[in-house]
Amino acid sequence: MFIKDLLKDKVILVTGGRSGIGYQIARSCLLYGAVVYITSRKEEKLKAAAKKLKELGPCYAIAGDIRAVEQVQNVAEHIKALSGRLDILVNNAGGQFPAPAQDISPNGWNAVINNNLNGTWYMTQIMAKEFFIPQQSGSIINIIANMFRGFPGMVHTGAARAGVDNITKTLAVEWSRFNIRINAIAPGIIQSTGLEQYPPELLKDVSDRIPLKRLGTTKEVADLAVFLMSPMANFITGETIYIDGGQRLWGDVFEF
Ligand SMILES: CCCCCCC/C=C/C(=O)SCCNC(=O)CCNC(=O)[C@H](O)C(C)(C)COP(=O)(O)OP(=O)(O)OC[C@H]1O[C@@H](n2cnc3c(N)ncnc32)[C@H](O)[C@@H]1OP(=O)(O)O
Ligand SMILES: NC(=O)C1=CN([C@@H]2O[C@H](COP(=O)(O)OP(=O)(O)OC[C@H]3O[C@@H](n4cnc5c(N)ncnc54)[C@H](OP(=O)(O)O)[C@@H]3O)[C@@H](O)[C@H]2O)C=CC1
Repeated sequence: MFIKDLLKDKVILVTGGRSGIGYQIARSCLLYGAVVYITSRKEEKLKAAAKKLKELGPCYAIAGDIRAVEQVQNVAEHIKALSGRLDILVNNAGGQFPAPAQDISPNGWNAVINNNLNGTWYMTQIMAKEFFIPQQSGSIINIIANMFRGFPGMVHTGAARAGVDNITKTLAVEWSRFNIRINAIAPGIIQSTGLEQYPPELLKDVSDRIPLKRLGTTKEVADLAVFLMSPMANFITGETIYIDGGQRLWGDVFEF
């Protein structure tokens, strides 16, 4: 798709890189010549993913929960010790559960806000302070979700992702003085491991609600991430790109 050495020797951290979209982004980064770190909570699964990815290039696993500041700091310290720098951060880790808004417990609300808003923020701020600001250069990509028309059935994640969308715009301006670019990708419905938690009856016929009449692929999201982190996007910052087959613009919003 792109030239072979597009990301040669770039040091890249992909959160949630052990599965689905994050795994495919890590894979693509390696194919284009980068040194890749992946992080997630489940250490065994994370290590297994890194072992497979290592066949393509230098890939390291550092277990951690993005919701725990000290664990995020630990990820930064490991990267510093091994590579001495970080060029690109992909905030992909996240998730939620479908539930009617009136039934979400305070704990359930906080779990999703912590995962998708606070966790992304801790990662962003710590990696910027440890690497991007001192280096006077960096690129951040936030994977959010299609909440263009709200997110009926998942109000907690809609609120959290809207927060990250605004962080993206705010920091694009505030951190431009440090030569940091920050963009977001808002996937629609992507065929990936993440969909396994949704009831099959909900996923049935879902393609018909998408103008392009199919789900997206993890490869399509990864290609967009590679473009945004590459020099081809050097003048793009503060942007959220929807990759949803046109879903945000047409038809019913799915509802649980
Ligand atoms: C038509 C199809 C539509 C598809 C739309 C697709 C759009 C988006 C797709 C994706 O994002 S795919 C990727 C999804 N991947 C994941 O979601 C995986 C990660 N998810 C999680 O880890 C959880 O969802 C989580 C909530 C963030 C887990 O957090 P935590 O480990 O802290 O949870 P717990 O300690 O178990 O529970 C905390 C709290 O949350 C309540 N809760 C958790 N799961 C559910 C649930 N399924 N239903 C209702 N409530 C849930 C749990 O009960 C706890 O609250 P209390 O009971 O203590 O009050
Ligand atoms: N697939 C889709 O249709 C869509 C996905 N998205 C978003 O894209 C991202 C990737 O989704 P997808 O690949 O499909 O789903 P997955 O469930 O496969 O990926 C989620 C990844 O995040 C990691 N993760 C979750 N919570 C944490 C945490 N607190 N700390 C560290 N790592 C964590 C998980 O690993 P571990 O369990 O080991 O921690 C896992 O590797 C998610 O943010 C998702 O919400 C958005 C819109 C649509």
